[in-house]
Amino acid sequence: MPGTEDIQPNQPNRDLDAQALFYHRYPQPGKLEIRATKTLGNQRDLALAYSPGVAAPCLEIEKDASLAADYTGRANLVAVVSNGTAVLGLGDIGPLASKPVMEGKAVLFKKFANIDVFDIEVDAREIDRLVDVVAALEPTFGGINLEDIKAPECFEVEERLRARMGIPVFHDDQHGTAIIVAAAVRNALLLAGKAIEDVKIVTSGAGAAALACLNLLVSLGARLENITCTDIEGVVYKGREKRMDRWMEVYARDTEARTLADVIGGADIFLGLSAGGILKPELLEKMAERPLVMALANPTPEVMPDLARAVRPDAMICTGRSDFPNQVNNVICFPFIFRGALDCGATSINEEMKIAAVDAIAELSREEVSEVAAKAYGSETPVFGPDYLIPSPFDPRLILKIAPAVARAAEATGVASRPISDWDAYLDKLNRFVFRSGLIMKPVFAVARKSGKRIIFSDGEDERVLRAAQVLLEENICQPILIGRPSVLQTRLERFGLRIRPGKDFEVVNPEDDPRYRDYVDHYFSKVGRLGVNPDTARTIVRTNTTVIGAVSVSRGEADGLICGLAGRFSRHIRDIRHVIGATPGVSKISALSLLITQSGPLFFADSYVQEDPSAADIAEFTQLAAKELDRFNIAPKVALVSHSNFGTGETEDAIKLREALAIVRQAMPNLEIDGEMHGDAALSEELRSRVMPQSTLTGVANLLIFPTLDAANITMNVVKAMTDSLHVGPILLGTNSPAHILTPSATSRGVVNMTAIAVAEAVQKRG
Ligand SMILES: NC(=O)C1=CN([C@@H]2O[C@H](COP(=O)(O)OP(=O)(O)OC[C@H]3O[C@@H](n4cnc5c(N)ncnc54)[C@H](OP(=O)(O)O)[C@@H]3O)[C@@H](O)[C@H]2O)C=CC1
Ligand SMILES: CC(=O)C(=O)O
Ligand SMILES: [Mg+2]
Repeated sequence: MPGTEDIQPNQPNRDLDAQALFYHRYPQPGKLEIRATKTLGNQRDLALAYSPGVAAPCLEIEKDASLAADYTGRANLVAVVSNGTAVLGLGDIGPLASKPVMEGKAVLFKKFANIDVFDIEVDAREIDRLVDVVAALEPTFGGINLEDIKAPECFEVEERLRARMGIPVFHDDQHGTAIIVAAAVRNALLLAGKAIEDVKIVTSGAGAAALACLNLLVSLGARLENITCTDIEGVVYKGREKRMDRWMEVYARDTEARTLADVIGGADIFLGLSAGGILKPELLEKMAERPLVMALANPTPEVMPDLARAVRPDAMICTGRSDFPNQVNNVICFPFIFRGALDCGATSINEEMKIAAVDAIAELSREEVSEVAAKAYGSETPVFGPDYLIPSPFDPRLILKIAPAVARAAEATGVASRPISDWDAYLDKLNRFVFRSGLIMKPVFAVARKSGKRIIFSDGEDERVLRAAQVLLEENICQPILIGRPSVLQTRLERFGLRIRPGKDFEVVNPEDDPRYRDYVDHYFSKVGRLGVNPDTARTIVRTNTTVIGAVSVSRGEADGLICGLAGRFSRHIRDIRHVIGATPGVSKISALSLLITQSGPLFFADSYVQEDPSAADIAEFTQLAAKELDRFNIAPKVALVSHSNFGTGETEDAIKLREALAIVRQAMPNLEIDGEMHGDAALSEELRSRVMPQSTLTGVANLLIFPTLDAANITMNVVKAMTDSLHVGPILLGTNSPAHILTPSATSRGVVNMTAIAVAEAVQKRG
């Protein structure tokens, strides 16, 4: 995090600047490109996408304008429009120079809410011209986000466009900023024990952002007589003539005070939406107890947080930047408020929708922090308090809370032209966007939920397990049993701001002191006494190896499944699972299946973790187990045995092994759709298969790839994962006598939840 020695007002941070220039220039200029969502691979596609086929949707839309939402991308397309007259705190730098900011807003819309954006920089300073240009764009867009247009022109531009256009028009610097400021104010006042009706507010800036923030704070209870605005001319007072307009006039005070220094005494809130470095730290000394200092000018705040903190250790400090705590920036609002508005076809964004967004953001900050948000804040896990008044923009819960709240408010106030008919499906869709694992994991969670199964976690003290345990309890997926020292569990839960408590909400197995210790040693020794382990070693292992403790617990029937592996080597965990839990009767070897959730669908790989060089019989065995495992995800298996050889083009041992495995599987499961050996690309392309191996019985795209060796499977899986930015679920151990899974050390808490749900679903299937 930079300190003031790195970044001073008006002194550019040259290192960051150089990196930013490189970032914008390479590997291709700018931050955006347009991608087609439909294939255009042949003459037929051309006839559909373009002439003559395209005439059909045109004529449908001509008859019924609302069908544009069905046949074009309009309903998910927003224009980010600027004339470049108030670009961040850089001022009137013009429309062309504003383009990097507008491209940036487009990226944020896409990243945080999957909304497509065209950035539109307009060379139009005059209100009439700007309004005419934007109003004429209505056929293209589902919404208009006005950006960085200076006050007072921005007020009239927005007012007139809202009156003329039948789609949401939202000046982000006004309302996006006001919503997030209001949420931060609400939470800060809660911490300071102050009421909004009583607090004294002083602004630096009386432009677009500052006035909109004040308007919203007033509608939430702030009193006009408690508010003083200052700008480049000083205090906004009654009778002032220079640089006044009717929007500022609302806040003009009957006062003799003329400067910020004259009015900041006793202020509870400093709201800076003006320019970098204009607040002298010593002025903060005059503010009231536990003040809220919002230095929101970008890129350089009105006062750097460390300077402010040095003068006022009791202050709650916010900036607009991502490199300090409490980033009060409209990015926490605009993607999500538009998501909700577009999803219900809102014709405008009204006050009720804005208040719904304020409530959702403010409440979210007071809930425990998600793992993703914790990461966005660095190594410290934020807990609601002075340094965590509002969520990080990376908090995935923002879209889940704000968008539905906004859509509901739109419907309640009659501005939704396409009201959401199935709320469960809508929430599911948002969830899927956030957690790409959502859709495919759904059947697994459905089986797991409310089954009451007990799952034991070897890495109970790990933060990811603690976070997962809370989710598992909240979502009623299992009864977690955590192996760990109770005092450590308690301390960590408190540090991470989690609600669940050991002994009360979940059972604990304390490896240092558990009354069952002797029984566990006896049980373990009965399993490994003939595998080179003597009684003394067995005692030490049961005291120190939490995977063994978990496995013994499962083997004794005290837990229904085991989750381990966040620390230590895979080979050691699998050894312990083999020794204590063992393979299902009738299965000769345990194996592993990996699932990648790619943009184009799920793809399974076997054996990606366990058997180094399986025989044909081994491959046939894990192919059948894997194919049955796909049932758990409601996926009909299409199996390809993949090789360097395509139907006999190679005669290596591995190719022959796959051919033999195919014969065994076909005999055992005659109805399974399976073929091979074949190239990886042939497995994934029916078109290619039909050309080079027309006799193949496999149809469509294979979803389960079977490899001849561990290396081939694991290397391919990891390369595909990295190249397609896919989500890995697994490894899913196949053929264990009771559910047991070994997580990879890089697993997230979401990964822990997913693997636990799989273990629970397996336990339900095995034991009912
Ligand atoms: N964190 C966030 O989410 C957001 C931050 N901002 C930041 O707020 C600032 C203002 O943006 P916006 O309202 O859109 O722009 P406007 O141009 O509409 O308003 C700027 C205001 O700041 C005043 N001002 C400018 N320089 C000074 C100064 N040296 N001392 C005192 N007042 C000054 C202007 O006064 P005058 O008109 O008399 O020149 C005007 O009142 C920018 O720095 C911007 O980056 C804006 C939106 C969101
Ligand atoms: C954040 C933003 O919109 C601004 O600084 O203008
Ligand atoms: Mg802006």
